[in-house]
Amino acid sequence: MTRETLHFINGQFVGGQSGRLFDNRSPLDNRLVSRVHEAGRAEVDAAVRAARAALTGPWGRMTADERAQLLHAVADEINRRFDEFLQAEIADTGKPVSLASHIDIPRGAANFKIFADTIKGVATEFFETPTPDGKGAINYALRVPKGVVAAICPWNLPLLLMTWKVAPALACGNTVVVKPSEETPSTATLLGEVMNAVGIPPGVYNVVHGFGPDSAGEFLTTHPDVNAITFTGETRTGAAILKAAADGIKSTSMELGGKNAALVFADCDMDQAIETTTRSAFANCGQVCLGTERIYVERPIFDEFVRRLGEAARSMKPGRPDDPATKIGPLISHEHRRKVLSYYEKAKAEGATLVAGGSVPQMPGELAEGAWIEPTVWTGLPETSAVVREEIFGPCCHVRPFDTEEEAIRLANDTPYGLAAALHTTNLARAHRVGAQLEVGICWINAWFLRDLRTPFGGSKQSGIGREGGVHSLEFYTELRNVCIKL
Ligand SMILES: NC(=O)C1=CN([C@@H]2O[C@H](COP(=O)(O)OP(=O)(O)OC[C@H]3O[C@@H](n4cnc5c(N)ncnc54)[C@H](O)[C@@H]3O)[C@@H](O)[C@H]2O)C=CC1
Ligand SMILES: O=C(O)/C=C/C=C(\O)C(=O)O
Repeated sequence: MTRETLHFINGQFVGGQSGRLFDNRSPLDNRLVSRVHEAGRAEVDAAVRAARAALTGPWGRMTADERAQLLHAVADEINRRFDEFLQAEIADTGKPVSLASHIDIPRGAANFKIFADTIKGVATEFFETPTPDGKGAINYALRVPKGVVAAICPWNLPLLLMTWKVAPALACGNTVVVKPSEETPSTATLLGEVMNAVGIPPGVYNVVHGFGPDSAGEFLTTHPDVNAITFTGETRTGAAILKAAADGIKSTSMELGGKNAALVFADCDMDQAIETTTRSAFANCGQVCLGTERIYVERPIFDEFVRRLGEAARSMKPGRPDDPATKIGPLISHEHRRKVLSYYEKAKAEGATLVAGGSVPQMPGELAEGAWIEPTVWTGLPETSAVVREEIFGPCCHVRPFDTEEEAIRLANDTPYGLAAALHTTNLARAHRVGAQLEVGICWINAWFLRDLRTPFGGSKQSGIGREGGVHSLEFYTELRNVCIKL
């Protein structure tokens, strides 16, 4: 029998009043994973009401230490049910076990631990204030939760990016309503079971399923009783949500798209640069907002770099998630593959030199129905090409030579986006000098996706507003309330 994916509202798994369901299909072979209940205004309203009520229930009376203990229990329970989370994530996304078991699920648990620990160590500001009578006053600032937080989540790293929002929101004492991507509803729903098992009070964590416009996403972001919205996804969607938030004067945190550059200098460790760039361009089938889609290589090593990156791309074997030989999974959906392939067509039409890939691989048996695509490397396109300027979000990159450091910096910064960059050089002075001039939220030197969860994370320019991570998340998920006591 086909499984149904339900909403999780006020501690209970419930269907929708509208009776509308949509298909959740595996991108591996297009088989039906589950039928998902779509939330209308009534379910979103019920979820927001439950979240609002929970703020003044047992959850609202807990100390930060008590909340932290519960969040540690959530992390432990995710780890105990690791395989269920892994299978749910793989069913929705088709990503290789090697990837999901090293990144997606462990980070899902780690996100709860880091924010549980962060919240316990937060100091508050305090001022002694002179007054005319000489007795003075003291001022101190309390950090209070913002209230009901709406978390609008993407499909590329579903558990990882959802818990990156939920964990700090809960650590700070808020309640949440999560809207997972319509492509990946499973792990957010499974997390509801974990919340109940460890004793998170009903209404603190809620999940509603559906789409964006005229569906759960829009109903949630326009809901008058939502206090804050955290979003990860495409820049255009971020703009639509910002407009909705403006009407309700809601605070927002926006983690948006990127068109990230890698700069490879002739003095780099070539083996390391190839290994790292292969990951940054092709990991998760290129569906990482931090991924590299533009590579600039210093001219003396350009030919060797292109040849070796092409070999690496061709060696990325697609296949079943549990096959240890599998190096790359499918794209998230056929619709997304149509988008990525339209860029493959544009590159061809504009006369790019195809170094590797460029089309759809032949897959055996039922895998032929999946959203597979070849990792692709191009050279020879002008910087004005849509392929070089727009976020593709697929396993592809364009490589171009440069001659001077200044030119490399100019090329890297010539984009409306500003999320991440990677520099490859063994010259420490150059790494500092160039790294400081790149207009991005995060710059890796001889690395990529090396994450310390205490550091500020977010984008500049059209890649986002705000920073999350460690104490920076607390800035978004709490409000400062000043108390002034006349002595
Ligand atoms: N992390 C990132 O930077 C990501 C970027 N993308 C980019 O976005 C493109 C489109 O993928 P989508 O999943 O459609 O991304 P999206 O940005 O449209 O959707 C992300 C989330 O926002 C919701 N949403 C969409 N429109 C909304 C609205 N008006 N109000 C409230 N919620 C809304 C969606 O249902 C989903 O949960 C991809 O091809 C890729 O280029 C997609 C996912 C993640
Ligand atoms: O928080 C992280 O470590 C990863 C973030 C990745 C994204 O935000 C993304 O791919 O959208």
